[in-house]
Order: sequence, then structure tokens, then C-alpha cells
Amino acid sequence: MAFKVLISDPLSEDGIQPLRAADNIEVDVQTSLSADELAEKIGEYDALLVRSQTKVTRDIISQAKKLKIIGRAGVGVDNIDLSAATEYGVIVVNAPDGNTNSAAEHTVAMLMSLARKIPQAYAALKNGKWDRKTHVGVELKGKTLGVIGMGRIGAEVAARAKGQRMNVIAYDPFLTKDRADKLGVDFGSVEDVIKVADFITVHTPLIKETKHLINKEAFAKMKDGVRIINCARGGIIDEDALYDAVKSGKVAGAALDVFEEEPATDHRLLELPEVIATPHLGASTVEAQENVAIDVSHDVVRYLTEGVARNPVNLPSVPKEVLNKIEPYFHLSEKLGTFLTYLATGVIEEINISYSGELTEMEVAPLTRNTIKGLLKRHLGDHVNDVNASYLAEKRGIQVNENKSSTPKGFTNLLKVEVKTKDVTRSIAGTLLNGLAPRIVQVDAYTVDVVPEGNLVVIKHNDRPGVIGKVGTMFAQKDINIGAMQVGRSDVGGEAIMILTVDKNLEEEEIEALKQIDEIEKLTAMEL
Ligand SMILES: NC(=O)C1=CN([C@@H]2O[C@H](COP(=O)(O)OP(=O)(O)OC[C@H]3O[C@@H](n4cnc5c(N)ncnc54)[C@H](O)[C@@H]3O)[C@@H](O)[C@H]2O)C=CC1
Ligand SMILES: O=C(O)CCC(=O)C(=O)O
Repeated sequence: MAFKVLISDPLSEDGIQPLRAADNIEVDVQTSLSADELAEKIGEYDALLVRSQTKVTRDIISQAKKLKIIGRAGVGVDNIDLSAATEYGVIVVNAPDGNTNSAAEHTVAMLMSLARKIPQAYAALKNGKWDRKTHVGVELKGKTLGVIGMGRIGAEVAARAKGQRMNVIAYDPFLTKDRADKLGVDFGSVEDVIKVADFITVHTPLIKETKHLINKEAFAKMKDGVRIINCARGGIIDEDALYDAVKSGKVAGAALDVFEEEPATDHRLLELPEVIATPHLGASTVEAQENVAIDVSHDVVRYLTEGVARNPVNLPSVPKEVLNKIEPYFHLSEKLGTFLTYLATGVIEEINISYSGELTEMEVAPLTRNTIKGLLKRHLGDHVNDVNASYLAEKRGIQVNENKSSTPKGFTNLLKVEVKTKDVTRSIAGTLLNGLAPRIVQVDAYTVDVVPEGNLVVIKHNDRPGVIGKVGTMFAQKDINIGAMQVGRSDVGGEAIMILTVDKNLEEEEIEALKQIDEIEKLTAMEL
């Protein structure tokens, strides 16, 4: 069955070719849906692609029964409820690189327009006024540009400002002296930056820490006649404080591409002649739109068909080389988790996952998520996936511990999972033989060799002569074929474990018949 993808904001047609070209993907473009219409329709789709216009709210996500991925053709994901997406197991991906250049160029265009009052002069001339006195500007050369947020766009803007022979001073929590030196910029705290800058441009995401980062107190510390640019996100600058600062003359001008509420057609800042603005056009170039649509389309195809995404936002990104290395363990880790759900009945309180041998050299977080997925899925259902497994465990108060031990355990790699409930502690360990073939090699204290696949029957019994025969006879009477049988014991004549691989899932009545065998203490039939 084909996957259905809904594109709800205008995206570059060339950019979405990877989606159109995929055999198993149907693309539906509907760019004028209201929130209610989207909520009503979303249930049909496996993927949703948006720019910044569509607000992907909790309400919409909660009605998206099949949704697996939300692709944001751009950087900022503040129009998507990320917690809701994580909770519902929907991965969110963005396209972080494709519009960097366009956003940086737009910022520079705003910087120059602000300095030379080009929009105001243009508007006056269009209205028949040849007014040269009102539109006297200032030069950039020798002035200081303060850049707050030196990520992809901030760094590009800084480089271009240097081309205009400006001095650049920047602040970013991750800006080291080394990197600042390489970029040829000075660096300091936010306060250092805003105190000395003639122009200030912000390039941070809108998050709790950056909301109203530029506020009344910040304006008070700035130079008189400072000019402000925001081509990042509305809300980083407090719009009321900006309005007052412009009105008072503290701020000589502001250039805004973004607003706290968009569309912002009726904003009081737009009434001020010192304020120039564009309607969120930073990424609106043919090139950027094609780039971001291509990037996000590829990620959607990749995720729907291979389960891997290159630019996940609500899941740590795992480099391809790392994924290639750990991929063979995915199947094993999930199966170990599922196996344990049959053994450890009761409410899980703690999960301990330990990695040894060559696994200690690998990035194992994705395997931990996958093991948790295996542990939760049987009871919570198919909506449990890599995206929400850790979240769901945490929400249920399950403590997850991950550790690596280089102590050799007789295997080149070993993945051991222990589960504690109020009453029991059960464990299982698995390995990849020759790095390829998954095997369960330990169940509690018993050494075994079982392929973690298909219908398994785990029988705890007393180690007496004839038990194996009785079990075999019973299966033969019920016409159930045994594909493989493994026996492990702690001591001769003590407790033992038998694991059978059978060709079908056992019926209740077959399980009851087996339980009649005296030596059988406990029997668990499972489907992996
Ligand atoms: N106007 C438009 O059309 C566009 C707007 N954007 C927006 O531009 C902004 C920057 O995008 P990118 O450079 O691609 O992101 P990025 O992730 O590469 O850079 C953001 C930087 O902000 C820094 N940062 C975080 N908190 C900070 C704080 N409290 N103070 C100072 N720096 C802080 C981060 O360390 C990071 O280096 C985002 O808000 C994005 O949504 C991006 C593209 C187009
Ligand atoms: O989709 C757009 O045009 C907006 C781009 C943007 O703001 C972003 O990528 O963060």
C-alpha cells in the first residue's frame, strides 16, 4: 500500500520531485486548508510537509492516526508542537542548511536598506515625492555590527558584514575564542555586544531563553541611535519595547522580516517610518525553496521507506557511519526487549541495558531506544516507536540505565537486558554471531543458543530423564512441528530451561495440555 503525503504549504515543485518519483508514495498538495480542515483530513496521511504557515498543533497531531513524519521545509520548527509529536511517536525533520544563504543575504539586504532608507525613499518616489533630505542614511564602513546567535546564518551574516568593512562582535553560548578568531570577529556577552554595536542583528531560534532577549532593559543599555534587524523569529525582540525605543529616538531604525504574530498586516510597528519590513521573506528565493524542499522530501522518503532520517529534530541525529555500524543490532535489541515482556510479567520499574565487547565502542543510544520499544510495544501497541519509546518509559516512571562494560564475556559483542518489576528480576542476553546472526545466548542464569524469531515456547522444568521425550510426544500429538530445541540447566538434576522454536503460535488448549506434564513448572509461549 502506498504511503500518503500531504503538503499543506506552498513548496517548490522541483523540490518535491524525490517524493513524486518514489514508487510507493502518493503526494497530495492542498495549500489552503483551514486548521479544522487539516485536523479532519490528517488521519489519512503518513507524512505532512509544511513551511512556516501551517500550525501543526497538538490537536492536529492527536487526530493523525497514521502520521509517521512531519517535514519542515526550513529551519524553525516553532510552528510544530514538538512535545505532542514526540508523545504520539511522530518524527519531525527539518531542512537546516538549504536556506542559510538566502536568509543571510536577506539580512544583509535589510541591513543596507535600513542604513540607506531605501524602502522609505522608494515609497516616497512612487508617491511622486523627490525628497532627498528626509532619506539621508549612514555608512556601514567602520560601524560595529552586533550578531546575537552565531549559528549557520549568524556566521554568514558576519562574514558578509566584514565584506562591508564593518567590525563584528558576536555572542553565542557555543562561540569559542578559537572559532571567533577563525571567523575574524570579536566576541563577548550579550551585554558586551549590545553596548557597543551600531547595528544589532539576531539569529537565534525562538526558545524560552531567547523570548524577549531584546527587551526594555536591553534597549536601555544600547547606544543612542542603534539600528536593529530581526530576520530570525518574531518574539526574540519584545515588540512593545521596540516600539517605545523607536518612538523615543533611542533606536534610529529597525528592519523586521518576522513578527510575534504572523501574518502581521496591521501591526503598530509598521506605522513608524523608521521601521522597514518584509513579510517573512528570508527564505523566499527560488534556490532556497528548491533546496529545502529537496532536503525534506529526501528525508521523508528515507524515513517512510527505510526508517532513517538525516535531520531529525525530536530525536538525536545519528550519523550514517554510526547507523551502519549499529544497524545489525537493531533486530536483536528489539527482540530481546519483546522476549523479556513475556518473562517479566508485572509492572516494569527498571530496565538495565548493558553493552559489552565491541559494542562498547559504538554509539548505543539508538539501540537502547529500540530495546525499550521492544519492551513497551507488546502492551502499549504499535504506536510505540523510536521517537516516543524513551518518553513513554519516562512517563510511566520506568528507570532506564545504560552501561558499557569492557569485561570480556566470551563473546565479541554482548547485549544484556535486565528488567525489574516489583516481584521479579529477569534478564536475557544476546549476541550477533560473526557480527551478523542474532542469537539469544542467556536467559536468566541459563546459557542457551536461540534464534530470536518466530514462535518460541520457554519451558522451565526439573532436569529429569524423559522430560524432553514427553514434551516432544505432546507436540507430536498436537501436530505441532518443532523447528529447534535448546536445553540449558543450572545443575544436573536441578532446574532447567527448554526453549523450542515451533511452527505456529500455541492455542490456549495446547498450552494447558503441556502444563499437565509433571516436570513442567512454568510454560510461556511467545511470538517474536
Ligand atoms: N526569516 C526567515 O525566513 C528565516 C529565518 N530563520 C531563522 O533564523 C534563525 C537562525 O537559523 P540558523 O542560523 O539556521 O540556526 P542555527 O541553529 O544554525 O543557529 C542558531 C544559533 O543560535 C544560538 N543560540 C541559542 N540560544 C542563544 C542565546 N540565548 N543567545 C545567543 N545565541 C543563542 C545557537 O547556539 C546557534 O548557534 C532561526 O530562528 C531560524 O528559524 C532561518 C531561515 C529563514
Ligand atoms: O518557510 C519559510 O519561508 C520560512 C523559513 C524560516 O523561517 C525558517 O526556515 O526558519
